[in-house]
Amino acid sequence: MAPSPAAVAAAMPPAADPEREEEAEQQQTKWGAALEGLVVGSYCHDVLLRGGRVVGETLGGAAAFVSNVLDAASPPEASFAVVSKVGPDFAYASAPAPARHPSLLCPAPTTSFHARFSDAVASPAAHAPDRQLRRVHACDPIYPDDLPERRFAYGLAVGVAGEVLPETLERMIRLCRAVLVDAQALIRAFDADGGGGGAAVRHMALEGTPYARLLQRVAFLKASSEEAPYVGVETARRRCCVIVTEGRDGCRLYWEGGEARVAPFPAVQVDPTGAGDSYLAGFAVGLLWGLSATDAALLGNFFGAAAVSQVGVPTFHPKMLQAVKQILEDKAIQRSNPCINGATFTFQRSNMHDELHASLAGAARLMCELQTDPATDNNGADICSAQVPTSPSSAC
Ligand SMILES: Nc1ncnc2c1ncn2[C@@H]1O[C@H](COP(=O)(O)OP(=O)(O)O)[C@@H](O)[C@H]1O
Ligand SMILES: O=P([O-])([O-])O[C@@H]1[C@@H](O)[C@H](O)[C@@H](O)[C@H](O)[C@@H]1O
Repeated sequence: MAPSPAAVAAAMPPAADPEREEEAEQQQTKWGAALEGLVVGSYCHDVLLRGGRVVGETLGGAAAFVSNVLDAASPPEASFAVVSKVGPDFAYASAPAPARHPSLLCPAPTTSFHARFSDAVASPAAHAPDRQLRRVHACDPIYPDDLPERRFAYGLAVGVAGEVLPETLERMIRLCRAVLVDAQALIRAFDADGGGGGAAVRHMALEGTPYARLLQRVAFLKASSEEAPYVGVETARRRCCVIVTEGRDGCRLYWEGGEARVAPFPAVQVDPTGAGDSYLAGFAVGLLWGLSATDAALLGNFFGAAAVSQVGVPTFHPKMLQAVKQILEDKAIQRSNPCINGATFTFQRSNMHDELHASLAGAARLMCELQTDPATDNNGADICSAQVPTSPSSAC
């Protein structure tokens, strides 16, 4: 895929800061060719409630969903390290993601959330708020000194409970060639207990936080449509590429001078938890395979759809993964010089965007079929909404 000159966007992250430019130059050689990533954010316990009743207890935390997708779909030469903190009560140390990428152990209890899903029939709006979150426990923050002392091709800042401190994000920016950030790591505030147990999660304006000044050194900032007003898309897009996810409507990308809408994939939703996290990891996977940002967003949409199809951290069927990897092998691209490890990103869709969507839609259909195959145990009803689940044949 040879993007037209018009399709090649400005250098990312912007090199307006001379100190940063010099630092980047010095470090260029140290990054080398290795495609190692750094995922920063803690695993947590998720309790899913509906109508006052517990309907699920699962491993959670963006780091768990992200690791799951990166492990499944990164190109073979790519690897990553996870910096996460949990307490002695952590219940999922032997689950696949934490077993492969263990956490730092703290005396404080593991971060935990209660997610309350409405008992009303689900809203017809694709991106209406679907849950009320309360943070019940918060483990220790992740400090700059907790990060490994080496360079990474890319970093993912994926906190859920305020654990990625501003100084930790700053250190990530210094260590990583390109940093991708989930807005939920930056704009969550936790209101003291007003009854109901734990602290209600609300959002604050990004501009008023200490993270705002770091945005121009971030490559991509992802926000859900609920979070987008707090991010301030028009201001933020002048500093980095902003991605807004829109639930079952897919997503939009905004960069300085352009924007794109990227179509979704069908899914039978059983639990929306982890869609945004899996989206961000899918997007990173797309960049690792050498896709432009708008094409990589297809991988984001694909893994977002895969996440909502199962309760908790999804298990991907090997046949589905094989199909996705085959598509990426066939279509992608300049792996010897992947965008994520270079100085620039291409934002616009390539001329094979629609073809890539069609191929991935085939893999999404396979996922739906496998999900409803009685031989697999993934054919559950939607535990988090009173909406009658769309039948696989009509959704997929
Ligand atoms: N019901 C769905 N059907 C298909 N894809 C979905 C669905 N819900 C989410 N996704 C995918 O996951 C992405 C992230 O979901 P979204 O709900 O916007 O994020 P969050 O989990 O942060 O609220 C969407 O952009 C979309 O690609
Ligand atoms: O659903 P999503 O927005 O992608 O991400 C979720 C977080 O918002 C939530 O705090 C956490 O408990 C979940 O495990 C998951 O990480």
